[in-house]
Parts: sequence; structure tokens; C-alpha cells
Amino acid sequence: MVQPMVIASCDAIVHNGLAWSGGPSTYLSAVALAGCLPVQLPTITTPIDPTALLDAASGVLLTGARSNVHPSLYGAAETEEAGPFDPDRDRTVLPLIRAALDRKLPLLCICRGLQELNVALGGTLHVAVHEVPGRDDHRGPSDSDMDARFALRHTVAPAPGGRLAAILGDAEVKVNSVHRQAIDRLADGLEVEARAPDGTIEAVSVRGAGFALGVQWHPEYFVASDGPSAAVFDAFADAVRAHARGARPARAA
Ligand SMILES: N[C@@H](CCC(=O)NCCCC(=O)O)C(=O)O
Repeated sequence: MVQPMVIASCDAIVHNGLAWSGGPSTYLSAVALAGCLPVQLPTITTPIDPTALLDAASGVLLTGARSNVHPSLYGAAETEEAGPFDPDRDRTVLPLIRAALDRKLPLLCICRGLQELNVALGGTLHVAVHEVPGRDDHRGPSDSDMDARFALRHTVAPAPGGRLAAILGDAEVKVNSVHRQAIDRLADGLEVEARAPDGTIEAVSVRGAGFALGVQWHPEYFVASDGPSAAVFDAFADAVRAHARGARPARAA
């Protein structure tokens, strides 16, 4: 079978004084390792219509990023603390999420991606989850050693009988943690699939959809060496292959 295509989101990046579109290749490699063809949808200022790519693709991956979803998109005021922002990515990705769900394309949303999914469906975010009483610090060490930054640091507990538990089992798994924001009000239409020990929402799925999963951690980083990380990408790739074969799940109301 020809490798099915997975659309991956991009960040707007400034490099050598020029505007670039791109993202870490760890996400692309994880898609490739799972047997699919990653293709990036650029984040640029000029409006683009992704329909041709959506028609050809069998899945969508929303990558993580250091930037944050702009607070105006979930009804909050812009503050310096809420940044940095990537308005071109917001403008590209939020409609992409809705289009992917309308088309029943398998959707995997990682870190910023999970936050984008929540905002796209009407939810809100904590700007700094470590400042919320009772919550832990979910930021990774500001280390130039990326293995240290992305080290597995805390557990998450899959919701019993849920869609993530169907992939990982009911037992707690250890995950990495490289975020300062988190879901505050869960969007209607999302189900909580896992929480951290401090109650922070760590995984969600779209109610009634086929494969539409968001995780607040980074399974792409240790996909070659960590069983639960590989299991998330394998489950996504299985859904992508099923979509490519024409086995489309019906979306319940
Ligand atoms: N910026 C948001 C989203 C978190 C996220 O996607 N982190 C990936 C960053 C990778 C890195 O820092 O190297 C937040 O902080 O909540």
C-alpha cells in the first residue's frame, strides 16, 4: 500500500532575518516511523486554502510549539505573560482542526495541538498552570540538552474504559511535560481521557468522532524507545491506514 499522507502543522519561525515555516522533525520522524508520509502545511501570512491537501490526506497531526494560542481566541485579554504568539499558526490551524473533524480525518494533537483543539471547539486555557493553586509546575527544565528537557517526569492516569485507555491500558504511564499552559474550561464535545496527579487535563478525545485524540505530553520525542509513546503513534497510524482504505468511522451526533 502507498504510504498514507498525514498533514503536519508548522510554526512561523524567524531565521536569519527571514520568515520561515517549519517545525521540529521529531514529529515528522514519528509519523514516518509509524509508516505514514508526513507533509507539512505551511504557516504563512498570505491566506492559503488547504482543501487540496485535505482531499489527499488521511490524517492530521497538530504539533507542539513554544508559542501559545492567542487569548483573544478564547475570550481572554492579551497579556505579555500569555505570549509568545504565532497568529499565522492560529489562523491556519484552528480552521484545519474543524475541517479535519468534518471530514472524519484521524487527528492527533500534541501539546499546543491539544490546546488548539480545545480552543477550536470553544474551550479556554490557563495561561500559567503553575500559578493555579494546587497545580504543579508542568514546564520542562530550560535545558539545552533536549533529552533532559523531554525526560519522562510525571504520571498520567488514563480514564478507565476510555479511548486512551484502549491504547495504553488502564494503568498510569509516565510522560514528559514541556508546557506552561493547560486546559481550563473543557470544550463541549471533548471528553477527558487522562489527568496528571494534580488534576491537570493531560489527554482528551472528541466525543463521537473516530480517532481524534489530544495529549498534553510529547509522545513523538521518545517514540523509538518508549512503549506508551509508540503505542499512541501506532494507534494514530492504524486509524490513518483505515481511513486511506476507505474504512471511515461514522461520526455520532
Ligand atoms: N506553548 C504552549 C504549548 C506547549 C508545547 O507545545 N510545548 C512544546 C515546546 C517544545 C519546546 O519547548 O522545546 C505551552 O507552553 O503550554
